[in-house]
Amino acid sequence: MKIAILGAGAMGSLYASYLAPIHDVTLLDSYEPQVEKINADGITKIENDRTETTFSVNAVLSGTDIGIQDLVIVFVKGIHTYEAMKENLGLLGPGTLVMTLQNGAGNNRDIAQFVPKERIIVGTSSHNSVSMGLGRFYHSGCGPTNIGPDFLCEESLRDVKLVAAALEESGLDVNIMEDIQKVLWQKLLVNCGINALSTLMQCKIGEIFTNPFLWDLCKKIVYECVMVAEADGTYFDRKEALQIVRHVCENDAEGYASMYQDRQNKRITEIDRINGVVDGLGRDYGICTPCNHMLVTQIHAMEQLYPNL
Ligand SMILES: NC(=O)C1=CN([C@@H]2O[C@H](COP(=O)(O)OP(=O)(O)OC[C@H]3O[C@@H](n4cnc5c(N)ncnc54)[C@H](OP(=O)(O)O)[C@@H]3O)[C@@H](O)[C@H]2O)C=CC1
Ligand SMILES: CC(C)(CO)C(=O)C(=O)O
Repeated sequence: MKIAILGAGAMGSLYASYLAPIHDVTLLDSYEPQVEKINADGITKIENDRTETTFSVNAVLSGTDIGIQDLVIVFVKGIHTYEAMKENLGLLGPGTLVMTLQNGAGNNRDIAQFVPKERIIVGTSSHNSVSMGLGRFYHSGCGPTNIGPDFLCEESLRDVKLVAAALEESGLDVNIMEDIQKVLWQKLLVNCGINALSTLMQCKIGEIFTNPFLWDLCKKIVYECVMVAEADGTYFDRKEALQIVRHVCENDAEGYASMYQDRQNKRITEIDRINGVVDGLGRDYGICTPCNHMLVTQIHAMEQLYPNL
């Protein structure tokens, strides 16, 4: 399969490391030194046992004409989805599928401005990947990739199965979900509970569970998300929701959340698409979400303080 990955960061590189040995993969990124480094030395994956493996992958600057692809995987931060798609319209032919495994809400809407909904695949990744400098990343946690059609019909389900087979061939563990909404909410409440807290505390993902003060805060954040999810039509038992978040804390214990990596690189975060979405929906449904609201405010304050950090 001809596959283009938008964003050669932590997750784009991780998925490229699985896909490139089997498929025709190109990474597209807006940061020239990253593209040059990948072309010169490949991408190096560091596993939990510290073993390092280097993979050879083609990389080009975003916007370069590499022709029509079978599949485009979007792995830029949510705030860059629209611009990354717009820069790379040349990748899209009448049969091209576009898949987003990004965190937060709204990426499918940005993609739908350029691609018919039936050709968009949405999903979640349970992997954790931490950027370790140009062309290097630490793969701290593994887990399934859950995918489903953005718009369910016979044709879109057939396409999802095709993509699932291509990912599985590369060693990824894939679940196909006809109704992906619950899985998307599940990931949103995980990100709401972990990302902003670990960014503000500058701690590893595992510490959100092992530190009793942080776990207490995390529970309050997640309970607000559960109420908003239910009002939005997706029910979670509170214990079930906490169990899901706890599992991620344990599975990715040694890793760092993508938002914390944004803080380290002084980049604008995805907060408005994560806790900000829950806070906004809470307002729409008349549900108070003070913890999520506070996190949104604190993360924006942190972003404004970057010049002093
Ligand atoms: N890291 C993780 O463990 C996980 C992350 N995710 C989600 O995956 C997505 C990607 O995250 P992650 O890999 O951590 O992010 P990174 O910031 O590591 O990677 C994103 C890359 O995209 C590049 N980029 C920005 N704009 C463009 C553009 N217009 N065209 C092409 N490339 C562009 C960035 O360059 P520059 O740095 O110059 O902006 C950066 O290299 C996010 O939605 C995140 O929430 C999901 C699960 C786990
Ligand atoms: C679940 C978690 C925290 C782990 O990778 C994540 O999705 C992220 O870092 O954004």
